[in-house]
Amino acid sequence: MNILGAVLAGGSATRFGSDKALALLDREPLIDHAARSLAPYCTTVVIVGRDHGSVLSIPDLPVAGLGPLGGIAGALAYAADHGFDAVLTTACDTPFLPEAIVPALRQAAPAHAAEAPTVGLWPTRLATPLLTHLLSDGPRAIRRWATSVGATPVLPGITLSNVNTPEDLARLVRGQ
Ligand SMILES: Nc1nc2c(ncn2[C@@H]2O[C@H](COP(=O)(O)OP(=O)(O)OP(=O)(O)O)[C@@H](O)[C@H]2O)c(=O)[nH]1
Repeated sequence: MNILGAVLAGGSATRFGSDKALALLDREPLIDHAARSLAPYCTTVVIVGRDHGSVLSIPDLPVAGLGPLGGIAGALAYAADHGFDAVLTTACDTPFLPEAIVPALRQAAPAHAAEAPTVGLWPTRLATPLLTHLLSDGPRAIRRWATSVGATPVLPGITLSNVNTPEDLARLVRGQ
């Protein structure tokens, strides 16, 4: 399967208080950890919703600032235009993926991590005008859209390393 990896990175990090995508864990920005976590499963990895060095960046759809689903819509449109079968998404504040998650997503696709819908495997056929149209009314929750397209929440109870606050990052640094 030709999979596009997409790191959703257009958030404002209000709770973190500074640019959390660039916050360091083991001397490396969180966004680089996230991109690396996708790489083994993907032909290409892109960043959605911001520029990041030499990594290919693509825009949200239909416009920036509509939340993570706008990033998924942008990634799906790019995947459709470039012949990918599916998009594997994660968040720039999720530096690692548990080993079991991608096999579970592949088996159930369309599917997302039950605990974090930003981590999902979305077949390219979901790149419909309907999604863009839905978003043209403003931000929409990923979970509601995921349910409407028949996505399966996988591995309930598996916690993802999600950084929302400086305290979350401090816990990860301590290895907790
Ligand atoms: N591409 C894209 N990604 C987004 C957008 N909004 C949030 N994200 C990403 O989605 C993931 C989860 O975002 P949240 O933690 O809910 O939001 P946040 O803006 O990063 O942080 P808060 O302001 O504290 O809620 C993060 O990786 C964000 O960068 C958006 O509008 N576009």
